[in-house]
Amino acid sequence: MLLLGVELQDILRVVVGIALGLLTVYRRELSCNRGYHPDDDDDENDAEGSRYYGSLSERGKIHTAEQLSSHDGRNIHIHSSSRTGLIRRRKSSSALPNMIASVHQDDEHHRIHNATASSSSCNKNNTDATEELLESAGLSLSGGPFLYMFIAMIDHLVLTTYLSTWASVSSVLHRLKSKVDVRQNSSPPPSLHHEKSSRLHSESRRHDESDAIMQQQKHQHLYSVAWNAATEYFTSISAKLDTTQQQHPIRNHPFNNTRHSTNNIATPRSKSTGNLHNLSSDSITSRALFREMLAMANNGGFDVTLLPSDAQIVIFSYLPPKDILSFTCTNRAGRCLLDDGYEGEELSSASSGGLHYSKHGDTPLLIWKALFHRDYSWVLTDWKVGKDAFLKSMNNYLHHDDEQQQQQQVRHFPKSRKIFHHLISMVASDSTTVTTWPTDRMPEDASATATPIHSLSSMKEFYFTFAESWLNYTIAGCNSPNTKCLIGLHGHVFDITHFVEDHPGSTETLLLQSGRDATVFFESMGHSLGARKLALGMCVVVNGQCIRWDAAVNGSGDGDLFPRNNASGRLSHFAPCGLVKPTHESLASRKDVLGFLIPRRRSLPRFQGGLHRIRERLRQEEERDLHRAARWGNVALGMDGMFGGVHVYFDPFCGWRWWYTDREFNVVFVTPPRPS
Ligand code: HEM
Repeated sequence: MLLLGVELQDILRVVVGIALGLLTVYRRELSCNRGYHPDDDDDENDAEGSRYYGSLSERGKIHTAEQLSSHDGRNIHIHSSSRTGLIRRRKSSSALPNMIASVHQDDEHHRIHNATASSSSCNKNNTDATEELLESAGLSLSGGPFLYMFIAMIDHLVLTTYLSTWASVSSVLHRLKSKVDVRQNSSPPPSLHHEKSSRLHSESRRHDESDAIMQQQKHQHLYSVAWNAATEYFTSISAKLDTTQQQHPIRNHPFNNTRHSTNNIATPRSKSTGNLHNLSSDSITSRALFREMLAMANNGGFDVTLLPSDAQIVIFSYLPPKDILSFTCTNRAGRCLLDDGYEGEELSSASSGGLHYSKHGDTPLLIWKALFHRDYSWVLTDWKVGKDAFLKSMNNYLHHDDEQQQQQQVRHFPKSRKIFHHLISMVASDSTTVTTWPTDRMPEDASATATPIHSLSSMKEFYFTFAESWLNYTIAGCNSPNTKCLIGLHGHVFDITHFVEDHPGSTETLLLQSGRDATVFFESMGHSLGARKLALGMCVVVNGQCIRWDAAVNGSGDGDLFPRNNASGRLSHFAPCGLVKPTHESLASRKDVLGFLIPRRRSLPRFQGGLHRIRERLRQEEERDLHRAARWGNVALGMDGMFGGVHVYFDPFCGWRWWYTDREFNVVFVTPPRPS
């Protein structure tokens, strides 16, 4: 070690530094967890007891599970939907090429494989979760400090090794030289000898001094290394905040209808979401605003929580959800203001500096409602497929007659009625929907008495649950080449209606996977770059969370990827944290910007932002429902009764639903029977 120029003292310093760093991260993580797991005892009551509901799809038939199971009691091979989807994102390792030959068999194997694999992937998910969580909180603590520390240590090692080696080599050379000199003048006169020895003595003293100086320099270097590592890390964070270089896609605000052109830099996120580049968080406007607000919250002189409710809603609707979550973590008042599921106790006058942070009424709910309106609601109001899905939900709701379950919901989640009312009235009151909305089907005219049939604990929770489940929810059952055939890939939706027949990998293969997220299957086949380019032209909904913005911006040279051209006249603003309606021109012009929508090469599905807890909950529920659906399909339909298996999806308004394709290729939606 000494040879390498590192002393025990140095090592101790580094170890202490790392330990302190770890402690800091651990403490931040704890505070994050506290921020995101307000009430972990949310026993999920997904609505599984609805009996009957009408399908809005032309081809759709409606049966209750009980009805169907009584039709056919044969005990044949189980079919179940494969474990793909928005909710579970995992690399498939099954032998998919065999799938075409024995579709049902493999589908089931795949499901079972994934079900067993889920526990092993759990650990990884948990690791990702922490990172995800920290990242969501905007803390940028995904190992950043340690990377810098590591680089600094390497730097230190290399430099000190070089210095000490050089020093020892030069001193050895010097001593050799002096010995040679001494030998050459072996019998010098005494005066000369004395002169010589004193010169040697002074030289060796000089050497000792220079050694001491070098030692000192080494120590200083170590300090400067640590200092540089720390400053570099913090500079990188502040650089992120001050980013001013690149163009950001133009963004409109739903409240004031003004366009905000913002500049931006493409900052890759951490490894856990490697493909995800959420530039919205880095946009100057939102970042500056965010910093202002943090300063306000921290200096105590002026508090954003004291602003009028309207102003708060407007302010927060400029921010991406990630920043809002960060703000939630800053202090209790922030959390009180932004987390509508959090029943924060009032702060005492002493701890709040004389101010009473009373409950903020409906403001937190309205803030998340505004965010939902900004990021997601258009798919339910402006997009035909989404509209149909929403109407289907309302039908489910209307035909649900389990009063007990509804009462239970209200008892467990006192705010659920209000949330449901807000959601229904927001979507239903949209002009484009009203025209198609059957008046007799309006759930109690979206009045406040409408009671939800599945858990709606908070609007914030709904926001993130919708973000996770919208894809499988909206395109469920869209697997017909005659009417509509949609497929989900990497978080986006693709209309493959006119392509199915020409698919080189057979029509059946594609039909089997359509109507849901098929990323895992798509990637398992190792599609070529050409296939990925081809898919680009079929994209109908872009998920802003699952785009590589840097590829898009760098490749195209301009930020305005998807100009607003909404048919409804509504603002189709560029919403990097939500869903975007692309135009054919915008997609066609980006055909060569490879990798921004669909990764260039085989890759894991792209994650979108969101709370890990919600994702994990949905994953577990999906797994449970898949098992139940497979068992039910086996008993009720048998192997010949359906094509592909029973698929499940989460309806954000009504809970888990099932569907399958029968042998005549009609889509059948099934109300899951109540668990016994
Ligand atoms: C928009 C979606 C899709 C497009 C545009 C597409 C396009 C293509 C293309 C162009 C090929 C020829 C080989 C290549 O160039 O890679 C191909 C092959 C194939 N595709 Fe797809 N595909 C899509 C989705 C899917 C999905 C979801 C599956 C599900 C399993 C699938 C299964 C296959 C199979 C099995 C092959 C044959 C592979 C082979 O022969 O090696 N495709 N696809």
